[in-house]
Amino acid sequence: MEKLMVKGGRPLMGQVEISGAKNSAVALIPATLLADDGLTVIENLPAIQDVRIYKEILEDLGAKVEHAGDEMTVDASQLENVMMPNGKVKKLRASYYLMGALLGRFGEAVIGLPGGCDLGPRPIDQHIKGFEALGAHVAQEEGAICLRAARLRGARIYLDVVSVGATINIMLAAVRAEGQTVIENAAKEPEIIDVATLLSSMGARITGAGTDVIRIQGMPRLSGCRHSIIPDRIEAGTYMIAAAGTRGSITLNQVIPKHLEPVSAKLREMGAIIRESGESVLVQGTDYYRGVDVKTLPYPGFPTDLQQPFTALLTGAEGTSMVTDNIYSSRFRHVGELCRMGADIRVDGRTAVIRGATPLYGAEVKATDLRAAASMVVAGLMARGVTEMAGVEHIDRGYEHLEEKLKQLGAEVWREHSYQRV
Ligand SMILES: CC(=O)N[C@H]1[C@@H](OP(=O)(O)OP(=O)(O)OC[C@H]2O[C@@H](n3ccc(=O)[nH]c3=O)[C@H](O)[C@@H]2O)O[C@H](CO)[C@@H](O)[C@@H]1O
Ligand SMILES: C=C(OP(=O)(O)O)C(=O)O
Repeated sequence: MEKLMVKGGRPLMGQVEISGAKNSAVALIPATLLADDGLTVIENLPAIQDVRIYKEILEDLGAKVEHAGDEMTVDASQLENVMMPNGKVKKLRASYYLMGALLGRFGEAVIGLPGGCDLGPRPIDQHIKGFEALGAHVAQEEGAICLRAARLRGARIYLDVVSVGATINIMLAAVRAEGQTVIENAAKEPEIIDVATLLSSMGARITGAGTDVIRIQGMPRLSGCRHSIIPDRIEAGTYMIAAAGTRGSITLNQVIPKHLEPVSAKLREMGAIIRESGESVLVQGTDYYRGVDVKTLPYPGFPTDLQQPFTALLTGAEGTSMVTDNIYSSRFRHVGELCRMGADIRVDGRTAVIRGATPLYGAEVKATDLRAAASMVVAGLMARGVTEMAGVEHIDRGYEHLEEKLKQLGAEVWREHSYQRV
């Protein structure tokens, strides 16, 4: 078993380059399947497991893929509509985008229900509602979603819940539907704009991405293009939180400061110093933090994906902090592990109540999802002693070169393999 070891107590200092966004990458890669001709080149791809799995899925579908460094080139001209009820699609959440992309390209698809972080119920009813409105017949058979449409026709679709995945998935199918599709109550995350930008470069006509009404004019054909992925605001936010937690001072490069505002605002409210300049953000920790309340909301609210690392940071703040996750009902599996490290946190429904400041100390912990792992890394960096974290594979799904980046900032982190007796 592999473990991530974190020796805490050192302030993070220096500069860190932020990678391309995971949640954009895993939507842009399946979007390349919509190009009937030409090559689609995606730049600034993060080196993460979700991207590697997606590359394999594309190859299984008959696309020609070259992946070198942070660039992927996809030739989807010879694509085949392979059924994927099981296997790799179960390894990541974003495999649900194959439904929209293949429905758009072929008018039919069979895709297994997605995997991804276990955060409580994660239904896809809004995706299905959207596909049905576009004219698809959708059935669930033995854990797979079967979609078929004789013709896809543009429609007006009102999302009952603001969903990143449903908004993007409907866009993917709608770019190949006849006529206009209007998505109302659409999600506004920057990753949605990124996908709309790629699709527009491929020849689609999309307006309103980034607002809650998106209009898509379907096109009979789309072609390859070149696109560079936006910076990962969640990776950036994690380093900001870690810098504040260790009372360090770091500059994040290659970021869009506007995307980081929800976390910058909360860090400032606690007492940290944040300075923005062009594509960089400086985060400077201070000696005293006051507790704050955090409520996760769809963008531009505080992102649920930073709730877990932020909870770790709040153990170092004076007074009582309340962290409410309005997106996922049970995204608190990190809390028990933080308590092992000395935190005083009680979970009451959707809210974690954190009493601080409590000193943290290194312990053996286990991550059960990606951002739970990030919260334990933050806690480990803040703690006295060595933290041994199992569940490293979760980190690898979403953080490019985490140890290298942290080491460059002066942290002591390394991996260890232990062999279990049988
Ligand atoms: C690959 C990817 O981009 N993952 C992100 C995406 O996940 P994902 O796309 O799965 O999240 P959604 O935005 O769809 O989910 C938001 C909320 O809507 C609910 N819902 C969603 C769809 C649906 O059909 N029915 C429904 O009820 C979900 O259970 C959740 O409570 O956005 C989440 C919210 O910002 C992030 O935490 C994930 O990192
Ligand atoms: C929840 C997340 O990922 P996914 O939706 O891919 O499981 C995340 O990135 O925090």
